[in-house]
Amino acid sequence: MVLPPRIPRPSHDGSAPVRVLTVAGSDSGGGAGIQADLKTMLALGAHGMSVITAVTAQNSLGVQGAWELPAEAVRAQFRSVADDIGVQAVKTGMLATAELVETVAALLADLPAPVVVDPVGVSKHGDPLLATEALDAVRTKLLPTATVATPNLDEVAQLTGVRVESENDQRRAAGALLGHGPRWALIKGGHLPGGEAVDLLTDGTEEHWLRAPRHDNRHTHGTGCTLAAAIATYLAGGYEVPQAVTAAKDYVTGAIAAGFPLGAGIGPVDHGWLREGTD
Ligand SMILES: Nc1ncnc2c1ncn2[C@@H]1O[C@H](COP(=O)(O)OP(=O)(O)O)[C@@H](O)[C@H]1O
Ligand SMILES: Cc1ncc(COP(=O)(O)OP(=O)(O)O)c(N)n1
Repeated sequence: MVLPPRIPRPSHDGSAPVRVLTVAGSDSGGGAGIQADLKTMLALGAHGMSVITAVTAQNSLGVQGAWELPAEAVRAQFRSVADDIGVQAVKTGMLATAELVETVAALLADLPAPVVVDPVGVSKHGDPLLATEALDAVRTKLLPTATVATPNLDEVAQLTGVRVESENDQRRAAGALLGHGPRWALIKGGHLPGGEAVDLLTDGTEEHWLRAPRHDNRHTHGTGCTLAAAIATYLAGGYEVPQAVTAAKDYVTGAIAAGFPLGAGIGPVDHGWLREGTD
């Protein structure tokens, strides 16, 4: 297992830690969403902050209910942290509705910090986390704010119409996604068959193929959230995009290898694997 780097922590000399913000939904089961993001940020050495967009009743079997917050509550949370504490990178996840997508995109457009957009559409169990009517706002408002956009295969098909079944399709999907304005596209191949989990990162000029052994572990709840939150954390720590994504891939690969059963269904990845691996 490749051990990803940790962001250096302040040494109690009065300096502030690296600060990362997640704008996402709450997963009551603790494996995905806000909870996954904050655990990832802590594991990698950063101070995590949250803007909650929606609350889900969720466990290892699926999503039993979802309630979005008013746009005003999302704006207020964002201003509270951005105007006082300061944000060095942002990750967006579940945004639920077109109104919240537009609200968040407007807030990000004025923020001088890198943005990782995980265009969350449905959960692993097939539960919808984004209204279909919101797809257009994701394309036209949210993707242009992204430093990196990180769709899985279903999400990139919904956003671009490109169905991915091969590495060559990943390249075509990335090109189509870049047409909507993110600086980099990361097309995650987690749902492709094969002995490796292969993701393509490209800005249209450089191509980075990120390959990791596929772990035969059904406890993979939260993989996409964890990867995107780790990328944001490394960007906040000053890494360039290819280095941030490579380190984040190493972190999520270790977390998937250590994923554990909880409840009767799909358990979470282990956000704490790095600490245990190096203590
Ligand atoms: N079984 C697995 N073994 C190793 N890596 C995986 C596995 N499943 C997914 N990944 C990786 O996890 C990350 C998240 O991808 P994916 O699961 O496709 O996202 P999402 O949760 O959005 O569907 C990607 O880097 C992908 O390659
Ligand atoms: C509240 C919330 N946000 C996002 C997701 C999807 O998370 P993801 O990391 O893609 O993991 P899976 O659900 O696919 O396992 C979620 N479930 N809940």
